[in-house]
Amino acid sequence: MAKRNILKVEDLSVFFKINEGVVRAVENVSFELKNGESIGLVGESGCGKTTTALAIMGMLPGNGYVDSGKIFFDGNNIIKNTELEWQNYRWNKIAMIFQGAMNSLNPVMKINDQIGEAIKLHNPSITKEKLKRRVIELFKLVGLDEKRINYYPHEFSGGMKQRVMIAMALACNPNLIIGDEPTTALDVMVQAQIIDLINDLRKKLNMSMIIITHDLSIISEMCDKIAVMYAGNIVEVGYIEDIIENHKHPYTEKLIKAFPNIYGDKKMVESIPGTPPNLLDPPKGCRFHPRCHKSRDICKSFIPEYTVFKNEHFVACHVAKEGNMSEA
Ligand SMILES: Nc1ncnc2c1ncn2[C@@H]1O[C@H](COP(=O)(O)OP(=O)(O)OP(=O)(O)O)[C@@H](O)[C@H]1O
Repeated sequence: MAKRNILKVEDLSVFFKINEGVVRAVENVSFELKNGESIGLVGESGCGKTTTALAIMGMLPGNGYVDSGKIFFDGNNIIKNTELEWQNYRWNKIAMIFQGAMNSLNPVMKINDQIGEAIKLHNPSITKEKLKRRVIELFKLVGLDEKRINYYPHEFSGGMKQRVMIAMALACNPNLIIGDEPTTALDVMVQAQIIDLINDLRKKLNMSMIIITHDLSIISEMCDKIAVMYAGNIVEVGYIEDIIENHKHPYTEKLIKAFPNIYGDKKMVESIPGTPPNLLDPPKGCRFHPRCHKSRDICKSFIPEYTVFKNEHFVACHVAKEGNMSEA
């Protein structure tokens, strides 16, 4: 049976007002996620990954706003949510593990009380007995020893604290979890354990997931799909094997060459010349054209539309489109 979409982001544009003008942080972003699937948002710092996630959570900062577009969660356009609807939906349906959140655990509060608070927030009438049982259940789920339930955060290692953050995100049984750099700041061995844990939980709980990272190798271990973002746009999106082995966008090509471990052989890492544009005044046409080694005149003036390659593989690039037409 075909899986249904849990999330569909359609032409989403999110801007920020600042004194100097309007930051076009996310523009015309579209992607879909099926039930139980995992997608990685990847791209350089400032390309709009976290902003996309915050829009899906209904948690944009005060100067941020959705300029246009739709976000369907389970078929409902949540952009139109009232504050009360957001409250019922956030954490219950979609939860987020924030970047560096493990460092924000309250140092003078025991871990079980902190997880308990996350549960009580959405279930205030829960009995003490049920609350205790649920905390223990969550502890076990994320591989923590229940004997340590009364410990304080300083008695936990970085990896254990990140497990606590995952337990808190799972507290209300969400259908979708967003992890913003969920393994950054952990050493490589612990990073691998957390990746294994998240992968296991996803299968066990049939959860959908969005992983935000700079690191393509993490995405290849955790995700079914990749959305490559550049300067507020998704330039290429598709299933992982299509993107890694058959990418079409020059930016994806450069990004993959910056991560040699994707191929496993000893290739030199190549940096991408230039820097991403200022989103107060992004370049006309394709935003990547000033840095693109394949750029043509058309790229300077016209925004590329998505070309559909096979199997939900979409690419926004004039040059890739021409190549596709000449192959047809
Ligand atoms: N509150 C804000 N006010 C103004 N501009 C903002 C605000 N938040 C983010 N931005 C800008 O929006 C753009 C996208 O930022 P965002 O944090 O979404 O990028 P990112 O890809 O998640 O970056 P990183 O990988 O560094 O976390 C950037 O140009 C950033 O400076």
